[in-house]
Amino acid sequence: MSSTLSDVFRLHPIHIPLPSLPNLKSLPDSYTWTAKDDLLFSASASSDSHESLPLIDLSDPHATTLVGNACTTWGAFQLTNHGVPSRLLDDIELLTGSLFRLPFHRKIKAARSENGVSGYGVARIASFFSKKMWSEGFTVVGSPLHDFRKLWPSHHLEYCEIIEEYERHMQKLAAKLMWLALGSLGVEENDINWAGPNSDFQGTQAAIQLNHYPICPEPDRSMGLAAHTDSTLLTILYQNNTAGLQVFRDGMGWFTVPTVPDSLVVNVGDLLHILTNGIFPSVLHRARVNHIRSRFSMAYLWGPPSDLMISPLSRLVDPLQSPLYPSLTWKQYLATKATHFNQSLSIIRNYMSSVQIS
Ligand SMILES: C=C1C[C@]23C[C@@]1(O)CC[C@H]2[C@@]12CCC[C@@](C)(C(=O)O1)[C@H]2[C@@H]3C(=O)O
Ligand SMILES: O=C(O)CCC(=O)C(=O)O
Ligand SMILES: [Fe+2]
Repeated sequence: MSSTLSDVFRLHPIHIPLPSLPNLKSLPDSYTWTAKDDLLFSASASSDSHESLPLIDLSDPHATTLVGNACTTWGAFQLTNHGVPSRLLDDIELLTGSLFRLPFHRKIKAARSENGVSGYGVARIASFFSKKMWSEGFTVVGSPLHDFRKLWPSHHLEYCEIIEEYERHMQKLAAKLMWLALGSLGVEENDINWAGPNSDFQGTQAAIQLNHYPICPEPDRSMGLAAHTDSTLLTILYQNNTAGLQVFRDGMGWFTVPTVPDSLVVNVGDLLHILTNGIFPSVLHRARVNHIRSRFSMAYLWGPPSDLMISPLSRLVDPLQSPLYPSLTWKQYLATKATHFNQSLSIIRNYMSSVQIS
């Protein structure tokens, strides 16, 4: 599994400088963002908006409808009563804190290589922006054993166990959410043959992205993680008790996602947008920083087997129309994203209409 997702980046090497977060009282120009660097930089939702990201209790008898509505309108929601043990959320947060608190010379022992996927570094999207982001990250794809041994020579096994347990719970939750979300559209288990004999999506793949946003001297002029959609089916995010995640609603602007103890944020990713033939939007989101407390987030980025062809579900395509998107694999989509970033969906959609015209 790890080799296949990593293959994508072997073919798309990018040079991203490692984080060098300055310990300063004011923000250097290289970290100062304006609307020139990101068109939506200042598009905050009006403070009198009565809308907020849906908060869904997974044990609610109407969970299917609630999840379906949230995916159709926001492309995201917050989730409680999800069944992931609170102790495990504490453990993954402790692991993340312990990793980023290591001195820089230790962290770079596990630096992500230019054409690799796992390890320590800035987010891959950094290469699309001229300004630097106020964050550092660590990506886990496949076993973290090799990297963790370099970070914690005597404690790596405990940390590997936490990652494994976290992955197990997240995979199970992702599969459950996938059926709820698609079930709300009338999709049935036999519509997705790659869900496996038990319909539990065994064989799917994932990356875990750990993010750290240190205290920042001028948060209003800086950016923790720039606006992006995830290239996934679903992303499940745990944020510590410091807010910073914002989600975008077209025509409304940015909404800050409040911290709710033990809750998880679920994002629709680009592949679920494709699978639903555009019915669920993939949510544009970003992370802001603050000058009081540092922030950690832990994202589980879930996708299909990387060589499996994904195409809009025929049940969701109007029989009189063509699908909006062509079939493609996760690997192919990640390669498109590595070149075209936030334009990727419109590029493959336009490709589809040009093929239909010719
Ligand atoms: C599976 C993946 C999604 C991701 C690229 C990756 O191969 C591993 C890291 C992921 C991540 C996490 C932070 C935000 C993001 C946009 C990035 O730069 O790296 C996502 C990528 C994605 O969803 O496209
Ligand atoms: O830190 C956050 O809240 C967002 C992280 C994120 O979007 C990601 O890792 O893909
Ligand atoms: Fe994201």
